[in-house]
Amino acid sequence: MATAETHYTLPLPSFDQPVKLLIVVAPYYKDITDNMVAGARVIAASCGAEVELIEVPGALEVPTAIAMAERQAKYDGYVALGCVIRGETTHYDTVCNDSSRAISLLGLQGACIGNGILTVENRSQAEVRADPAGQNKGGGAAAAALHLIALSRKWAGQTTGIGFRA
Ligand SMILES: Nc1c(NC[C@H](O)[C@H](O)[C@H](O)CO)[nH]c(=O)[nH]c1=O
Ligand SMILES: CC(=O)[C@@H](O)COP(=O)(O)O
Repeated sequence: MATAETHYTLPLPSFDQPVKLLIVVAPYYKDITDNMVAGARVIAASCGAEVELIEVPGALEVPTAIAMAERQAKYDGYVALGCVIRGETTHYDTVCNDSSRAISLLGLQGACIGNGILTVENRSQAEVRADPAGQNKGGGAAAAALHLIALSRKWAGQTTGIGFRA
């Protein structure tokens, strides 16, 4: 049985320049992803980040939407949210592996992305991970994006305020 505690222990970064986050969510299981969006919004707000949200059909479309948004050069970072629950065929593996691989590749190309796409065996596993009062994976994905934005600015010579040791 999964425990409800979250695993995010890094102090959230603070910013002295505005931050604009885009949440890209695949509401394939909308009740699950709504909880993750809520968790992500709380974390974003705690760092003073402005948030926009777009929806795509499924997890496979999330990285494509992020790549399209990155070409707009409007956002500092992205929160990828979704829920993939194993079905009867191997399609689960394709959806999980291809969405996560594409997101990782976008990150290696410089996009600041927190990946909150759940890949689970059943709905109850998803529920505890999506719950903001549980494992809060949506909040964790937002925190990850914010940390990468802060790191990017730190190394680009912009100050980010406290939250990072020299
Ligand atoms: N089975 C799940 C999917 N499948 C749909 C794909 O993500 C994609 O939208 C489709 O193959 C068309 O390209 N998506 C989820 O987000 N979650 C699932 O459990
Ligand atoms: C996890 C999925 O990809 C979802 O579409 C379930 O598909 P299936 O039951 O056909 O494996």
